[in-house]
Amino acid sequence: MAKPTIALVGGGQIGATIAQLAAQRILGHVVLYDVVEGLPQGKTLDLAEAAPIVNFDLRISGGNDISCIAGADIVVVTAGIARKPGMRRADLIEVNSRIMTSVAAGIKEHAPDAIVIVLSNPLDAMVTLCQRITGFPPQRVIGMAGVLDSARFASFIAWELGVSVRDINAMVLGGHGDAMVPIVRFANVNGIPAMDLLTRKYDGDRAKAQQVMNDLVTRTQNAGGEVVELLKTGSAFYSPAASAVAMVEAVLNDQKRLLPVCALLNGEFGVNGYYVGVPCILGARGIEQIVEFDLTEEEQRMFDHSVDAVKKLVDSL
Ligand SMILES: NC(=O)C1=CN([C@@H]2O[C@H](COP(=O)(O)OP(=O)(O)OC[C@H]3O[C@@H](n4cnc5c(N)ncnc54)[C@H](O)[C@@H]3O)[C@@H](O)[C@H]2O)C=CC1
Ligand SMILES: O=C([O-])CC(=O)C(=O)O
Repeated sequence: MAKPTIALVGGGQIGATIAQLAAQRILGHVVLYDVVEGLPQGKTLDLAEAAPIVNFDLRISGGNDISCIAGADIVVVTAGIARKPGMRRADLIEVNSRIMTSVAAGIKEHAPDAIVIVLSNPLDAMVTLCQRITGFPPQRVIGMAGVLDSARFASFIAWELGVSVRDINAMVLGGHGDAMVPIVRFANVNGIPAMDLLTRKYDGDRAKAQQVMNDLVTRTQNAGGEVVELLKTGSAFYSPAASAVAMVEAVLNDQKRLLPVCALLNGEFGVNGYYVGVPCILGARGIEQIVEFDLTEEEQRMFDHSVDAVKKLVDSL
């Protein structure tokens, strides 16, 4: 059976890492597009030459003309600039809107049936722009942020509790900004509430456990910035690439995974007409269902606050 084609629009840190992960997992043929002359060709030549060692029989190619993505089944967009220390994601909106406007038109023309996963920041605004310009059904234009934010929250909980990250469930909703909403109530270790385990760790002192959890929540909200401050020249890329690949795999293998992704809401969670991170079922048709559940009063207050930040950004487009 023919393998699908994965097109990566943007061949920088994240795009190239996605190419490597996708090839190693033999998810499909890979095509890398970037505006920098020689960069996508050089990176894909290098990657293709690893095939005899890693064992993948795939077509891996790169180009500087967006027509090279023609026929792609799935397109992942990371084109754009990344922030540097002292910047907010929102500061990227002007430059990245211009880039998104051009690449989204190219995707519409050359990959009209593709499912598109957007990573470029500020994420909630860039995925909105991408959907508006392509005019694709919102089920086929999806933002990646919640998978990453949730992985970070899960990592911090695992490190604090001294357990394997594999046993943690954690979910972060809302916009991809400092007001994102880690749902503490759902954080658990193979079903055991993380707060209960934290309380035991601190000898039954629930207030101390709450304070520690609040710190994990704050660290999660600032996790992107924490990496930016350390790297100084750009932002996180290993974990964002791994997150995007999990979404690509869910779509290409029709896995029906329930993942927090950035979806266009139509009344769900009280939001109308904005892209926000919520739990969705991801499968071959893209977002196959937005999964609603009741937020507590406090969660709803935090969610609304996060959505307000998204609205401000999107309304400035
Ligand atoms: N949604 C999320 O959770 C995350 C989003 N990001 C965002 O992802 C984006 C990419 O990050 P990195 O890969 O680290 O940046 P990078 O700077 O390494 O790569 C971006 C690439 O986009 C290319 N590019 C610029 N204009 C283009 C165009 N018109 N067409 C094609 N390619 C173009 C650049 O030449 C560059 O190679 C940034 O906006 C960053 O803020 C980063 C981490 C997580
Ligand atoms: O923080 C940034 O600029 C990149 C990003 O979105 C993240 O790592 O979450």
